Amino acid sequence: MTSVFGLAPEARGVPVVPVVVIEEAADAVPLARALVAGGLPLIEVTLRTPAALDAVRAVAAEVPEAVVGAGTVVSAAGVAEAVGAGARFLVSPGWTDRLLGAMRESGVPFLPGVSTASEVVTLLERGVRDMKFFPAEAAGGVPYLKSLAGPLPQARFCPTGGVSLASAPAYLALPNVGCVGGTWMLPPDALAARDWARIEALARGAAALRAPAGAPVSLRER
Ligand SMILES: O=C(O)C(=O)C[C@H](O)[C@H](O)COP(=O)(O)O
Repeated sequence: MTSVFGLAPEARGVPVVPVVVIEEAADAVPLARALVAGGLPLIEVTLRTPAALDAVRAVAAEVPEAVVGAGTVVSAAGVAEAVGAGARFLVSPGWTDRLLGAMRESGVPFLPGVSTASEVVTLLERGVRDMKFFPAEAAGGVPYLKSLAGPLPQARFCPTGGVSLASAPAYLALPNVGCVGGTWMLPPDALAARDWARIEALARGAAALRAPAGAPVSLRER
């Protein structure tokens, strides 16, 4: 099965997935270029705004160095729209069997969101090992993931939700963490001011975080 954490020769390991909420599709390309220049080629554009699909399309077409994916994918229709726009991976805050089926059929790597041990066990039962842990800080943070690593070492997580530059290293040091996701390198005021230089600098700080203790995030080419 294609996996976000699956190793492949062409894969690019990164410790951090920036989570983008974009209001203006025209900002997507300069924003993606700033993130790539700062060392964050994986970019998750959340399907929360009317501009999101156009943003995915623009980055897919104009920023070949970026690997653009879609976040906040909560329906089968969202899966189809995201992949149609060029999303190369899919992330959801939670999952259902219907959504999981659509993500599987999409042919691109995906991270369904979980926040409890039972959800992890259920996904493992479905043959899925790579998951987003959401909302990471609110759902128990590092101690919770550390506790899951004992009984469920086969599950691999991308903790997202409330993660910061300060808290990311503790997550990345866990054996069951392959990356962290977050918005801290995209402050709303920097986005509003189109301050791409500041975003690039913040991305550079995120990219400099130590590689995860678990296998790094990587993406098979489609
Ligand atoms: O809905 C989704 O699919 C998401 O990806 C939600 C995001 O993970 C969080 O919104 C991250 O936001 P921060 O807490 O600011 O880091």
